Amino acid sequence: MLSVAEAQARILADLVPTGPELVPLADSWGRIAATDIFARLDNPPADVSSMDGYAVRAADCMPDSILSLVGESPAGHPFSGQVGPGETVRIYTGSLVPDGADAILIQENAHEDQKAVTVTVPPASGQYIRRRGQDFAQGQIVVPAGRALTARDIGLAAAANHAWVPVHRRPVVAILSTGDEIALPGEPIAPGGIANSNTPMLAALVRACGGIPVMLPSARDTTSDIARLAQGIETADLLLTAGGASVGRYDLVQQGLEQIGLSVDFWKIAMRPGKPLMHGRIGRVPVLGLPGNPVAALVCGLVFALPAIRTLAGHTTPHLPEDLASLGGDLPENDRRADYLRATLSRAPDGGLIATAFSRQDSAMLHILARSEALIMRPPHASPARAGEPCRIIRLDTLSI
Ligand SMILES: Nc1nc2c(c(=O)[nH]1)N[C@H]1C(S)=C(S)[C@@H](COP(=O)(O)OP(=O)(O)OC[C@H]3O[C@@H](n4cnc5c(N)ncnc54)[C@H](O)[C@@H]3O)O[C@H]1N2
Ligand code: MOO
Repeated sequence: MLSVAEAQARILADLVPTGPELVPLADSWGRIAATDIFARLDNPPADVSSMDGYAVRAADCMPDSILSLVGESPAGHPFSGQVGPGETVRIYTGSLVPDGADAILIQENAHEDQKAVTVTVPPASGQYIRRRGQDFAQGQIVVPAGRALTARDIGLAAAANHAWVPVHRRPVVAILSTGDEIALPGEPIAPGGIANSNTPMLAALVRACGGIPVMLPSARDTTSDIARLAQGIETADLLLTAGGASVGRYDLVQQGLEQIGLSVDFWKIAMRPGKPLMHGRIGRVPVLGLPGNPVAALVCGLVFALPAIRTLAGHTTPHLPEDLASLGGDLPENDRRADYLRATLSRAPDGGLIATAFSRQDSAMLHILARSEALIMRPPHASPARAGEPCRIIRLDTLSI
């Protein structure tokens, strides 16, 4: 069985990010920049005042100096003349500093009367002047390719005079749940049936990764139904299946998809939950076969589908970040499968995180999954661990997944 890291590497190996599309800047939150975005101008565009007051020549300003007020430079209406010796121009925050001036005398440090401005506290040369281009210069990269645009990036790109930005097209991810027992949530459920939790849960995961989920109708446990429902998959960027991945007589996802050209890259990995994970391709479309147990489907979704979708979406750092915590309870020795234990988080007196595994780790228990704040990662063959020892975790409380 493959290790988690080998499986991740093979899944990501030949994924190609989607191509670019232009979107209005105001709609670009969370989208991934498809190219470097360059400043189209200097910011500030010229030397400007950072305070309300008077543009002066610092050398003219001593306590009680009297300057002659020769004009005004409101923001957006630059003063066209020069500030000559002994002269000053009224100025405001964001106004262009007129030629000749080299400092701003803030109005709290001056007294104006009948076109005469008396200095009370002189400014230093250069004081309260924001220099042209001190924020960014024309031609400078303001948003690098591969960055998920934040509100701050959008503000920056707007200041750099962009109305449209090139971003990666959202990857289309088809989701196919399988199983005769699966019913649409809200529908009457036949004896032995179960509501389909995987499809809406995986659709939400796809959205959280920046993709567009396409929820296919659930397939019956026959190869022909699985093949029928996955037809047309060539228009998607990724196919996620859930269920039918294991070894039972009715676990037919591979055989069904082989009818429409699936070639399997690997099947089964050393991980709990998630042992029967499958990876392959139908034509150019990558396929991830997730286990049907909903916890296994979601954990494999986080560990494998999330980085795959993020890579397709153009992210340059596709994996979920890992954190360190200390164990809130003892853990037994691990077997050969990497374990992802559902856990709660609390804070130690020193502020550090404490991760405490739930006593029940059944991969069908969605309520525990929904209440989990972290996954404790236990490597294969880990020795028994004591409360207080360090452990690696994936935080779920900071994700909206
Ligand atoms: N003899 C063995 N049996 C099993 C093994 C094994 O190695 N040898 N592996 C186990 C592991 S690990 C997992 S995980 C499951 C995965 O099985 P499948 O992927 O084939 O999933 P199903 O059998 O179709 O379903 C499992 C379970 O999950 C429920 N399910 C399925 N789809 C949904 C859905 N969309 N929404 C809600 N619940 C769903 C299904 O009813 C079953 O209860 O295999 C073990 N068996
Ligand atoms: O390892 Mo299976 O993925 O839950 O029970």
